[in-house]
Amino acid sequence: MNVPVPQAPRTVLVTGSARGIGRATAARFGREGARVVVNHPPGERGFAQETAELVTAAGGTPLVVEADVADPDAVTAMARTVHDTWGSLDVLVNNAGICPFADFFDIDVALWDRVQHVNLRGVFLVTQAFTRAMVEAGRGGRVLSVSSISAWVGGSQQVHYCTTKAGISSLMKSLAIVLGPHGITCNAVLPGAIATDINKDDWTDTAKVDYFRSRIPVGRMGEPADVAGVLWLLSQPESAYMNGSDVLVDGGMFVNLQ
Ligand SMILES: NC(=O)C1=CN([C@@H]2O[C@H](COP(=O)(O)OP(=O)(O)OC[C@H]3O[C@@H](n4cnc5c(N)ncnc54)[C@H](OP(=O)(O)O)[C@@H]3O)[C@@H](O)[C@H]2O)C=CC1
Ligand SMILES: C[C@H](O)[C@@H]1OC(=O)[C@H](O)[C@@H]1O
Repeated sequence: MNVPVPQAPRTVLVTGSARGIGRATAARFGREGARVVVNHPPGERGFAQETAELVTAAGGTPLVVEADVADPDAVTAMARTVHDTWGSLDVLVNNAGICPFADFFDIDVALWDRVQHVNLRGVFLVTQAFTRAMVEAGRGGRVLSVSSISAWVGGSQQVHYCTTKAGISSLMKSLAIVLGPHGITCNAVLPGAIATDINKDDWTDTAKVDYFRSRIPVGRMGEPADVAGVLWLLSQPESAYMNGSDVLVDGGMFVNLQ
């Protein structure tokens, strides 16, 4: 089936877009005049409002919607709000995620479950809630989920986190099969070391930061815009034949063994 070229303005949802990569991605889609749903968890409206202002300044139209992606009822309510306001999505960016660094033996069930529910169940819930309407609309579209280099490697304090990132990549491969016939492609983006709040505490370890930087051939840590740009590229009509792919965005960190 020929994937229809989305007609502007496109409608885009970026989960977890109050800060970091999600904020940069929301602003990047704003630059093309998109209608951008700025999602934030309960209690973060200030940061989300700042993102909305960036989307507007870039030329887009924001809609701020509070929802904990791990909460099925909140996700259902967010879908209702978005569909009532703008109809079905053209692009879904599953970005929301947490990485509370913890030693393996310090990870209790509550922490394991929270990381699984936000990072992996959240992608499942949001994708199911929004692609149902995308299929019915018949316009095709994009599902782009932010996995991680951590899907391919481990982390001594990321035992709970890495498994969710590998799960996201796997989820996109199965959904590529389910949704491909409807012109909706599903791909995972795998950032490396990107300077955001998720790393703020961890990167106080200057030796770790120096090690990371030494592994990155382009000689710098990543910025949120480095990921936002790739997410925008993967949303374009020219990416229509990418389906079920893992797209590494790490400056060469993963391949640099020696
Ligand atoms: N930075 C990096 O080095 C890398 C990041 N990633 C992934 O990129 C994605 C974005 O992370 P990044 O921008 O770095 O981190 P940030 O912590 O800066 O941003 C994450 C955003 O997700 C939001 N969020 C957290 N939990 C929920 C939830 N339950 N429901 C809705 N939103 C939520 C946060 O909200 P709040 O403002 O309330 O905290 C925050 O705005 C994550 O999936 C992460 O795993 C992958 C590889 C590398
Ligand atoms: C949070 C980590 O520092 C960051 O995020 C990832 O997914 C990679 O594991 C990076 O180390």
